[in-house]
Amino acid sequence: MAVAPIPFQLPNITKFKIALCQLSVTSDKNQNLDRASRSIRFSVEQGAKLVVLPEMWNCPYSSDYFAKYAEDFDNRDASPTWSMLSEAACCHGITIIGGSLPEWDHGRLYNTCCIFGPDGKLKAKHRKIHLFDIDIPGEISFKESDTFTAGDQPTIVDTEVGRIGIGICHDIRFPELAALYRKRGVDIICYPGAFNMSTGELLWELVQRARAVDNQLFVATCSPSRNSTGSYTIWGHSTLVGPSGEIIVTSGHEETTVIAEIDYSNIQLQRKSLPLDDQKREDIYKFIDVHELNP
Ligand SMILES: NC(=O)CC(=O)C(=O)O
Repeated sequence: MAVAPIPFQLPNITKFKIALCQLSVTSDKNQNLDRASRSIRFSVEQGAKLVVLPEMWNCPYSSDYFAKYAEDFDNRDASPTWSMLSEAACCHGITIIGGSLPEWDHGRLYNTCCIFGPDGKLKAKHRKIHLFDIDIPGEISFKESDTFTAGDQPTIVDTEVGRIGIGICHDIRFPELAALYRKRGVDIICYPGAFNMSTGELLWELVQRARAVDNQLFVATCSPSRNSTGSYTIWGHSTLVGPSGEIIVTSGHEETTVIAEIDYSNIQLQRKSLPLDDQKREDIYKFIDVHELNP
């Protein structure tokens, strides 16, 4: 039997500012931490209550670097990135979606997003579920599964700024994950990401708007800025999309901090004018069998 979606409830906070920190990432980890810390401070000065960082921002997006830059989050004293994020969240009293970082756990590497609350405590951890393996001859070949182990849990976290679902980059291509979040009452899905020059132009904006409009919720993405040196050239264009698929704000490919206002009453409005939940025909979808369609 299909599980009924949780009806939309306006969170305590309806309007707030979100910041997308599109950071330039170098091979100098300390410099990356410093840049992130300054961008978070700037976001707070602009009034942001929710700050999102990019996929792989303390480490270049390259299989040669992931293991070298990885940190063990259970050993906090040896995890400068963890400490910086936790302190920043606590000292500014904000929620931080900590982009993604290479994480060591019992000899395995994960592509992991840590979410910190305004008390500086870890609220949740999302390990990238769908690893990015791609091979377009003559264009790009990249295999995350050579180095990373895939996560096996969706991540929904209740924060001061609403119920947030987390995905990391390639996770955005899988509508089932976003639909699950929608069913569980998520207000905004945050996807730290790092699309590249082969996938970015055609797909980056398209998939964000698709996830937002299908599920009538907010979608926020945050990418590193474009690097022109490494073998993997980042697309950039961090974006916030609203519940009717409209782009609220987007950036270019350069380093920048994007600030925008989120108004959750737009979810209510959109779902009232187009009540997709009431119109869904789960009774029909569940009876359609591949053999019936292709005898
Ligand atoms: N980092 C990624 O998962 C990249 C990706 O999905 C892409 O299309 O590029």
